[in-house]
Amino acid sequence: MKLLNTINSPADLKKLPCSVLEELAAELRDYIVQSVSKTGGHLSSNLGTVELAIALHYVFDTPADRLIWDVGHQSYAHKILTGRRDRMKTLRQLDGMSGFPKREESEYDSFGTAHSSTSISAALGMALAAKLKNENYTSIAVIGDGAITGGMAFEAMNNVGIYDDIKLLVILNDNDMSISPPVGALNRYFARLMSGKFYATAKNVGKTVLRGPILEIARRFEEHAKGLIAPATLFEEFGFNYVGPIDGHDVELLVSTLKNLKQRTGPQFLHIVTKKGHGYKLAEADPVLYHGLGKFSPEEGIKPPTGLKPTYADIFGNWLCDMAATDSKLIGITPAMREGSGMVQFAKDYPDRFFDVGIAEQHAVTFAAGLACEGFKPIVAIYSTFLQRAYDQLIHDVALQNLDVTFALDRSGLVGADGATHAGNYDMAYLRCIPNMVIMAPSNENESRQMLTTAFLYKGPAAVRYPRGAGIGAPVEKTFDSLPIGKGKVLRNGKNIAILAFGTMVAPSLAAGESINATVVNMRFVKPIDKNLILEMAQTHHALVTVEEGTVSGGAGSAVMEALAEEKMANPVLLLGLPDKFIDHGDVSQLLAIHKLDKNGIITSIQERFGKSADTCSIR
Ligand SMILES: Cc1ncc(C[n+]2csc(CCOP(=O)(O)OP(=O)(O)O)c2C)c(N)n1
Ligand SMILES: CC(=O)[C@@H](O)[C@H](O)COP(=O)(O)O
Ligand SMILES: [Mg+2]
Repeated sequence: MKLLNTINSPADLKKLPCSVLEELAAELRDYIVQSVSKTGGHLSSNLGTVELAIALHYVFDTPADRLIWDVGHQSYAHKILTGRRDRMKTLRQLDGMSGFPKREESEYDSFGTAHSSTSISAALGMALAAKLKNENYTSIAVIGDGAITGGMAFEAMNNVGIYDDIKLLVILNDNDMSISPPVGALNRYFARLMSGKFYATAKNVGKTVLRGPILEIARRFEEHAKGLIAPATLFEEFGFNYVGPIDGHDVELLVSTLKNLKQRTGPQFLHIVTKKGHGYKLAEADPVLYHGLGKFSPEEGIKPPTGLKPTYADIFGNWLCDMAATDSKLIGITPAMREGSGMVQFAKDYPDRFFDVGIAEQHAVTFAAGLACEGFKPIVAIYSTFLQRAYDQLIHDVALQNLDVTFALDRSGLVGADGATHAGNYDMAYLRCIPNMVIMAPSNENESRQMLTTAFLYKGPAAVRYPRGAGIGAPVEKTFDSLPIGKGKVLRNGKNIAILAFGTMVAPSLAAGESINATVVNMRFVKPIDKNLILEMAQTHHALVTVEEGTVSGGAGSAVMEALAEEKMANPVLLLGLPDKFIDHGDVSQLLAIHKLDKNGIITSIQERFGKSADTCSIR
């Protein structure tokens, strides 16, 4: 690492001659592989942006020039070059460095990202701010061929097109991959652009001479060539000056092209072509597997997991295939998360009923609504955090029309290494205020399957919110049992205190209840909440404790409070859940312990509030 070791900031990078940047890229790539192998993280995407990160920091004056990485899962090289090399060993761990750009982490992280397709909007905001402030910095958005399919990117480009005097550069990092292979007409369009060899050659001629007065000639040549041999690209129609496609792994070419673009005013669009996983054979061969991963051996690669409990996504995927076999109206929809959502087998078995709509959550939900109108039974498999994108579609297009759409809400609650941006902490709060919604939270894998069946059979919008990863290891029956809507289940009878637990919090609550002899209820439904059972608990216990893996602000515990208030019940209630703040990355078990949502934490909170002995507690 003789070059990389000398670089602690972009200023150090700028001291190097351009001729050694390729060598630096090799060192940086190796550093990323070694480092991610020890921490886990997003690998394939980061290996594809090494040359780009070097060239950007080499040519532009960051942080004065604003650099935004869309999604941000490809920003490790950028982090390393901007003084965070040593922090890579803490990547995505408790109190460690975030896996995404974060404004509070570094002045070089101009904008926090993680949910896709935001970069062009933010860059346009910054570019117009520069104009308003009379400053001359350039705002740069780096966006992938997956992320650019998101609606926001188009909204932003539509807006960009009306400004011809801003310093804005959009770089399309086209690796012909989303997490899975990319889908849609835009992807086909990129392939056509790439095959327009003559056009690219014409561009390359322009590229080599872009300086001084010759720049103008080159521009004219470019215009002439475009007019003659190729229609304007989509991006030119949007008002950009389009350059490319060029090889995104040729660092010297990137440097010279960026130098040219830096001189220009008006929206610029650079199309670069890269390979996901570039330079690490295993990731190149299987970029999907190496997209996001845990620790691994760089020499041997990822080993197939053995003897692991099935994840909730697996439970969903199995149920989906089983249910699809019994009901030809079932449709499975994913907004670009086929693997994470456990839909690989379903996609293989039922290609005509599987729809990957791209990174397009809003479209996914309204598309499902359309299918439901025509008598199909769509299931939208979506991460809790990404459903936030489609909130109005959920309300206006699905719930308001009481359409029969099932939401398989994965990654609910804490997600661990991805941190605050991806945490599914809000769904109980944001869903339960929507009329017509049914919301369930399973306490184990078998109940998850039962709830999926219940949601699917229910004639209206219903969500099953389940967590990332494996559950408690409950055996799963291959049947299609459904549950009575809005009914909880008493798991143990105790004295004085009734713990009303939701979803993942049932297991630690039960363990806590056994220690302090409290009644424990598996509430099962967040909506409709089991009011009768709540009243019964209030009448037979001094105090109620609600426990949920979600924000306490407006969450399931609040639903219990509302039920009590409606019936004028004045029992003391302790609401346990996640606090009203964003929770950073860390192991889920660490985070649950910190927020007192494990067995001991629940006991401590109850005893702090109600006294040491639950049997004889004095209710304060
Ligand atoms: C709104 C939103 N939906 C889904 C995701 C999950 N996601 C993260 S990266 C990714 C693929 C991005 O593809 P691309 O932009 O081409 O980047 P690449 O991984 O190819 O480098 C997806 C679907 C997300 N981060 N945000
Ligand atoms: C960057 C991004 O949004 C995804 O890659 C996400 O990190 C996947 O999360 P899971 O690992 O939970 O599928
Ligand atoms: Mg891509």
